[in-house]
Amino acid sequence: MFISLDHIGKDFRGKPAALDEITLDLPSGMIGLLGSNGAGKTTLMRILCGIIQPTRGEVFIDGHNLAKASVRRTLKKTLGYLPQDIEPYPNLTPLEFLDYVGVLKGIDSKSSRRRQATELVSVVGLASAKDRRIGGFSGGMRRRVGIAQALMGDPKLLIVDEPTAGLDPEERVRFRTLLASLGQERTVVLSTHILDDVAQTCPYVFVLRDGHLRYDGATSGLIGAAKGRTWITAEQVAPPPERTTVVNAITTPRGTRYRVITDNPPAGAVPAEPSLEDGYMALAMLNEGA
Ligand SMILES: Nc1ncnc2c1ncn2[C@@H]1O[C@H](COP(=O)(O)OP(=O)(O)OP(=O)(O)O)[C@@H](O)[C@H]1O
Repeated sequence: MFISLDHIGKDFRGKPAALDEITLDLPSGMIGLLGSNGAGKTTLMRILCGIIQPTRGEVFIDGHNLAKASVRRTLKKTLGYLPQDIEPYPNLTPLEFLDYVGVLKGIDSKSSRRRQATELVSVVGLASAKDRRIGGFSGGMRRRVGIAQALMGDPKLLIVDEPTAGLDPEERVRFRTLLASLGQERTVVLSTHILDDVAQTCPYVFVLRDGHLRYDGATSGLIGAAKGRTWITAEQVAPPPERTTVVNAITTPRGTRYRVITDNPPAGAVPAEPSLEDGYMALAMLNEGA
């Protein structure tokens, strides 16, 4: 599936543009979507899903303009969306809930819905709980029901908003492994604040900031933004040195070591191999002209 955004803008009344001049071609596979709170990620995902319309610009899915209602109707069948705040009905079992979602997605045959639902509870690791009520599930299990509902109809495009927020580390790793396997056969847009999830699963990433596109390209390229700029200060330095962006601080009995992004390393600092978090912070620093 080929997705192209052409000069997308979105205004909400009385506010600065939530999105402005977003022009982007999405490759297939796993794509990370990063950005601070209010950057416009959810707005962009809702536009991609055809839930809301952009104020300016156009979205093309396989060359078809999403502004047309007929294209949005077709998209609904090939799209899976896992919103941030999904709460599957607590009184239903996963199979019942997936059957209901199948009806909403226009899968008319009951046997086809049943077959897909049964397959999907297995894919997301809920086979042994398929006849239990969702109300008794843990947060991680509910997320898995959420991803299963997004996969009803075998969508070619899967859009997931903060899917691992609030999960314990083990469940998070399981969940992102599941997403990565899904990304082998389809386009998956993963919006998250957890940079490690993107670093581990997404070869491609784009970054929004205040509604503007600040980066799109290889994840390794974003990490590269911090190359030669990532330093670990000597232990005695406190407070953090000036003209640096602090990524983290480790305090020991002898003092604090800061991991910083800077073009002017303080005396005694040693260079460090950058991570995606460093690249993301370096991009923010470059954008601010720090
Ligand atoms: N329905 C709406 N009505 C008015 N303003 C909105 C609406 N939806 C989003 N906005 C505004 O658009 C901007 C972008 O919001 P959006 O939810 O897309 O950001 P986000 O990157 O998803 O943030 P977060 O990481 O906090 O979820 C914000 O200023 C927000 O207040």
